[in-house]
Amino acid sequence: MTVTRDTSAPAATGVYAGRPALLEVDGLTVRFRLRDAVVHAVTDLRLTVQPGELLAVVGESGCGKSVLAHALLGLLPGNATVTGRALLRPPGGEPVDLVGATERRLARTVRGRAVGLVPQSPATALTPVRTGRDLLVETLRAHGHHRRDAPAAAKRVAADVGLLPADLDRYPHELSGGMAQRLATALALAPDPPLLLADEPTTGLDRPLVDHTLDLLRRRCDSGAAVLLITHDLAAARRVADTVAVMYASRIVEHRPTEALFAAPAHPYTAGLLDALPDRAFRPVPGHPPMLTDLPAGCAFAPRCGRATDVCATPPAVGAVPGSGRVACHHPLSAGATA
Ligand SMILES: Nc1ncnc2c1ncn2[C@@H]1O[C@H](COP(=O)(O)OP(=O)(O)OP(=O)(O)O)[C@@H](O)[C@H]1O
Ligand code: NI
Repeated sequence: MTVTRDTSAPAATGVYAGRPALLEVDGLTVRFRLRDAVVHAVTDLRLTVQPGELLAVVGESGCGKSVLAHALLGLLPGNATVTGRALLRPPGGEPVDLVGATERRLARTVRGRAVGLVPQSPATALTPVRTGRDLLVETLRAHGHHRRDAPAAAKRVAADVGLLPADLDRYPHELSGGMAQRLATALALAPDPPLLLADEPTTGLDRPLVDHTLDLLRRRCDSGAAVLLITHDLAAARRVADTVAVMYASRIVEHRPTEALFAAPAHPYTAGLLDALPDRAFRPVPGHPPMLTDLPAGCAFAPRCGRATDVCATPPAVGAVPGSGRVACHHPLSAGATA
């Protein structure tokens, strides 16, 4: 298909057109210094999230999804270098560049307030010496709930994620993986953050609870909040996301409205991910992703790509898919075609 050079807003078209973005990420890049190598974890990332939008970030293990979330919250370890910009416009508050902000500002106004995080491994993130109820009540009180109302509010938030009142009396080590996951989601949702980063929030849940959690996130968006949902589950993304960003080897390679992406993927990697679904060809993407310490100069997917030619040894520009988002590929698929 014809792809034109695009420097305008990404997939946010249609209902989102013209509204100021809640989050505007531009050129976000994360490098980790190791003793004898540099990990290219996130590269030149651009995306926007509008109020009310559910953006799913998908891609194979190790492509940089969690590092992206941690970079936005200033949670990366000391060997990380973060560059670029991530402008957050919290409703009723001052805009803040999450990359340039001081630790004090992030701690006081961003983490847990303007931006909630459901961490990928909740069991290790939960304070071991407090029951679920203590943790929830403390979180609610820290965010303005009165001592008298907090216990009832804690029960409500717990019920929202499918926890029983009795579950709240357990300590984190007494919770199953799925229960810890739901408690972490309840803790992130309790302060009602305008933006939620949910990193694999359905891990360890059985199918009905997966759908319950996804629908809960969807409803948050329908009432005006925004969610960045990190998932390897494409069916989940399809069920609830407005837009999908596909990451490959630290970059977003395709960013489109959900319907359009599932109907007609533009990047051969996206087409490969869709072909791997059990209800499609059930054929895994051949080969393995490259080492992030040793990325090729051109398209990182080229060694696994059936459409690659000599030109793929040079980096592909990000182009507009007519009417529906962006793709970074020298040989994007035509609308409706499969790989
Ligand atoms: N502190 C660190 N030091 C060095 N490399 C790191 C560090 N943290 C993460 N990485 C590397 O950054 C890359 C991206 O990791 P990330 O956790 O974001 O992957 P992911 O897409 O979330 O994968 P998964 O689906 O398995 O959770 C990986 O190669 C990982 O090894
Ligand atoms: Ni991760």
